[in-house]
Amino acid sequence: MAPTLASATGLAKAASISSRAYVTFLAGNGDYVKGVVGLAKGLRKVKTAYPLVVAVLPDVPAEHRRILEDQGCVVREIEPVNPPENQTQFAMAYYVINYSKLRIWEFVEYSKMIYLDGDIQVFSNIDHLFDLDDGYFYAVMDCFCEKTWSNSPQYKIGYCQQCPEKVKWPAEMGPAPPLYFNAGMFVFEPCLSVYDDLLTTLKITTPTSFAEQDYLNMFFRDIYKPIPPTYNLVLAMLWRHPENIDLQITNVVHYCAAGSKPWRYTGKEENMDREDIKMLVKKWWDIYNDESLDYRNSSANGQPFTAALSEAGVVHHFITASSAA
Ligand SMILES: O=c1ccn([C@@H]2O[C@H](COP(=O)(O)OP(=O)(O)O)[C@@H](O)[C@H]2O)c(=O)[nH]1
Ligand SMILES: OC[C@H]1O[C@H](O[C@@H]2[C@@H](O)[C@H](O)[C@@H](O)[C@H](O)[C@@H]2O)[C@H](O)[C@@H](O)[C@H]1O
Ligand SMILES: [Mn+2]
Repeated sequence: MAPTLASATGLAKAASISSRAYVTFLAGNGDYVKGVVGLAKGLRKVKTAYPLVVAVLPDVPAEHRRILEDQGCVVREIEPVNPPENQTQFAMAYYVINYSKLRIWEFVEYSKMIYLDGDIQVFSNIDHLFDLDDGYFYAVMDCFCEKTWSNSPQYKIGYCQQCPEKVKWPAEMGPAPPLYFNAGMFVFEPCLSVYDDLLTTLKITTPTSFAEQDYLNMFFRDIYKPIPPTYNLVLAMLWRHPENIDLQITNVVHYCAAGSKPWRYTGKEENMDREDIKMLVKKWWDIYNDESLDYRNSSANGQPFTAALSEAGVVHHFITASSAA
């Protein structure tokens, strides 16, 4: 029977809705896979309508890929992206692998994606961010006060964009730096021409301390739109700029402060004995250990991240890599 107009409209709408997904990045055979499992379960807990794609480097073992597929993730292998030969001292030596994140611009079967680091947890539904206007790059502003920034001119003069009035940017140093985002979470549109431009421009760009984060800030500077810190709580904000943070309305937590990765947490590093940090680490573990959130137990009976989308009677199924095989 030919679909009625309503169901055809529903199909079109569901089709456009279905070309949205969350995406994260996994490298190596270490314990970051726990971060991604936690993220997958957290997204399921908040009942997102969209799947989680995991871009994995070739060094991610088959066992870890199976664990992620068993959690309903769509696992996509990507090739590494290396910056040009350089003498750069990255803020963290391992940051060099983070350039591989750039491969996600190639995922053009999706019209809009939200990238989340594997050390992020989503504690309330943020699907509405997919409805932000196209044509911009949305992310949360970072903070320059941690010693990871000690080589930067901002840090040396005590300037931070989170409190630009506290230590003003001196006129003799030229214009204040443009707004700078944390690249652990952003809303973007995959696009092959942008992807080609990203990789071509990278070849002639000297790497700097924060690797792909610096590069993305330079590349998307003209279309970057800040979104509130409730969408990516960079943990250092809790002790650096508590006046800018309200944990009660925080949707997304980014465990990027030194010693804060929940799956490695010991509480021994600076600031890690704070009550709010202990609470946030416990919240992460509560989700990670909650078997009712496992894909195999999810009430969505086989839907990786969503109860079937029923739109005008249209039920839209997301095909995971395993079921597509
Ligand atoms: O060994 C690693 C290091 C990093 N990552 C991925 O790269 C992201 C960025 O690294 P990280 O979050 O450690 O940087 P931070 O936000 O702490 O600066 C991680 O969240 C992971 O998704 C990974 O999978 N394996
Ligand atoms: O490869 C560079 C990384 O740079 C960023 O992490 C930093 C940044 O947030 C600093 O402001 C903090 O001081 C620091 O702790 C933290 O590690 C991104 O979170 C990560 O995804 C990735 O892009
Ligand atoms: Mn991170």
